[in-house]
Amino acid sequence: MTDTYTINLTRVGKPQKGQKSPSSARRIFDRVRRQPLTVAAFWTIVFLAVVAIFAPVLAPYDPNQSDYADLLSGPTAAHWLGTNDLGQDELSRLIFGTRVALVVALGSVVIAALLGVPLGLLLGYRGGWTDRLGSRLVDVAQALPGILVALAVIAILGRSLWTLMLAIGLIFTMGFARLTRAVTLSERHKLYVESAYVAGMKERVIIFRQVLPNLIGPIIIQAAVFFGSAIMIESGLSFLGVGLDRDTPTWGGMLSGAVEHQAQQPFLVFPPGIAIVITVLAFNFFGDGLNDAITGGVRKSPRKRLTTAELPGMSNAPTAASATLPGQTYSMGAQSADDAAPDAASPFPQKVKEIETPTGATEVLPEPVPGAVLDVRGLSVALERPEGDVVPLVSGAHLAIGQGEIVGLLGESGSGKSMFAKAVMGLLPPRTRLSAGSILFDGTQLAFQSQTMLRTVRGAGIGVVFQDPLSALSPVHTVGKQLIEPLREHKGMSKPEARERAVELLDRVGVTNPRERLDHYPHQFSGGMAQRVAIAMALAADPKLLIADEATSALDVTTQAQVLDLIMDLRDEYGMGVLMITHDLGVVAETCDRAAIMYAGEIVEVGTTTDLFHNPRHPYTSALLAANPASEAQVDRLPTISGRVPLAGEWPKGCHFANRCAFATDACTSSPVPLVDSVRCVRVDELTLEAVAR
Ligand SMILES: Nc1ncnc2c1ncn2[C@@H]1O[C@H](COP(=O)(O)OP(=O)(O)OP(=O)(O)O)[C@@H](O)[C@H]1O
Repeated sequence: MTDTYTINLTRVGKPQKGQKSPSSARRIFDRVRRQPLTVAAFWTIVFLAVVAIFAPVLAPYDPNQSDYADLLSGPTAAHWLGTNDLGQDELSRLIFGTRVALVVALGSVVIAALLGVPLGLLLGYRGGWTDRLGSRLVDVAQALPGILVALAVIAILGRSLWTLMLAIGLIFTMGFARLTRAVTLSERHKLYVESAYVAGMKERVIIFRQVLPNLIGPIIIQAAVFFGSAIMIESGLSFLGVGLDRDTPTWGGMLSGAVEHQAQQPFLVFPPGIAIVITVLAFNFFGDGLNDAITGGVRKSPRKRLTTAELPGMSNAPTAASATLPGQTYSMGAQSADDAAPDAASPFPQKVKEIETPTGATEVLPEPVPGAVLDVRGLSVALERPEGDVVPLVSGAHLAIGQGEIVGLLGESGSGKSMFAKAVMGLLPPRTRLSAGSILFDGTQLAFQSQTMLRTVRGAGIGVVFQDPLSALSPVHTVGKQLIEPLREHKGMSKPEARERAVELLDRVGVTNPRERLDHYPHQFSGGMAQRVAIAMALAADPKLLIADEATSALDVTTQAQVLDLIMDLRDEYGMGVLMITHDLGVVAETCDRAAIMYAGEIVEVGTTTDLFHNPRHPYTSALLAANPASEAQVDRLPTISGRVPLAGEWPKGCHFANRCAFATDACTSSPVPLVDSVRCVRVDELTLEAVAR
């Protein structure tokens, strides 16, 4: 269909999220009020609606009543807008025509939205081949001339109000589908969708209850624009004589009659012509104004982290690395393990004791850890590049977390920490996949399982807290709704029970006035409070494992310390294992029992926090500690680690850290280095590495 309509998606993308929140609605209302054209358009639409509703009262005559003594008259005292060739009152027909125009436009836009929005949601959310195939079909349908589609529908189904609405609705369906798909594509990358995924919500629930409410803004704007276009198309079809029959007063029909008798009564073209122009302009101006008002708002960005609080053995500054690291971004892979792992379809069989990692190191697999909440062995993640080559992002990582244990995963940006966590959660982004490994969660194998199975396990046993709580919570739902839904889904609680439990959870995480706060939206919480809410959500499932992914990086020092304290308290109370992903040595020092140091896709050292801080064995661990400005070592100039983490696909053949390591020899670069006795360094026994931070 050739009719194309554009809305500024990039600008619409963010602010429409606040649509339902009272303050955002107020902001939008204030902006609309400052646009005189939009206000005028709004009142015109209100006027048209009033005319349509009260047509029988307002019209001076029955629109089909003929006065054969007064044919084709111009404006007179009896007929203010004259009469047509049958002596029918033009004003009355114009008034009733308003009703037909609005009803047909409303019906067709509703039909188009009902068909197009779910289609766009499905394509945008599913992605992959569903999207590719579906989008091509949508493009083909959109390329068909709309008026021909409408004529074909009318020819097949006959002329009636419903047929007309369906015919026009089909023209706009693909417009809605394209818009919804585009916005969904960007929405599905948001953390609140990922949080819902981890909370184990069903795809249908996420699409319609989480994603859809965030699309309401652009859909309303699009509907307003389509409304005007629908009126124009309806008038066009009636003008051509293929719309409604002549007994039904329509503006297009009036225009058609007026053109026929233009020579006798030229005035007749003006009333329907002006009505069409004014109505179409009103809807277009209103849609544009609404778009501008909504897109004028900017969502609050996550707060910049300040410095770390005073931590054991450290002063109050953050690590050099963490101070400059960007916030993490996530995207959600819609692929299931079935389509994600074509060449490595299962975890290691029990009898396998040794593996070859993607980097070529022959590695002895650690024995499964009995009673561990999470036991990851030989986990590898690969990226399939568009050019067709496959590069490893994580290579042969082993990590176990016991009940009630907090284990840090520490490393510079790009080292693979998030990929590791996403692989555990089964949420790898598109084009990345688990290529090898075993992920035992509470004794259940998660590697290479279907998304359905993963959803059940995740929702019931794994909680996740992300860096930016305001992105991790849906902006259009109250926190109560977001807490209550997983409780009902996973715990089978009734609504009142779930509400009570939600109050308890908010109370437990330190949200004051929890009962009232249930009805508040995320933006009404401060960063620290929102993170507490996110923790409460993670706790809703009574998780055995909590993944805290940079959970305190966006918070100020005091709040950071409070949230860390809360996590530690909850660990004690719930006995859950915690995977604490961080750049921050201070966070590890304060909270973690053990930590794994990650570098360029590999875990290079694992140990107790005390051992790592006091007796680092890998040169990278040592260098990280030395580069920590919070270290107590009195130096004039802070040592830095020169160079940068090699990008995926550019890892050196031997030790990944060799080109930045002060101790590297030929032995380090000649062949891949396996993890032996918890350290990945060929010279570990020779080197006596000093702990810089104590
Ligand atoms: N969606 C993605 N698609 C492809 N490659 C990715 C994607 N996300 C990350 N990578 C790559 O995977 C590697 C590991 O990234 P990852 O995000 O896991 O690092 P990280 O240690 O968590 O870093 P940060 O602390 O900055 O989040 C990097 O080389 C990165 O470029």
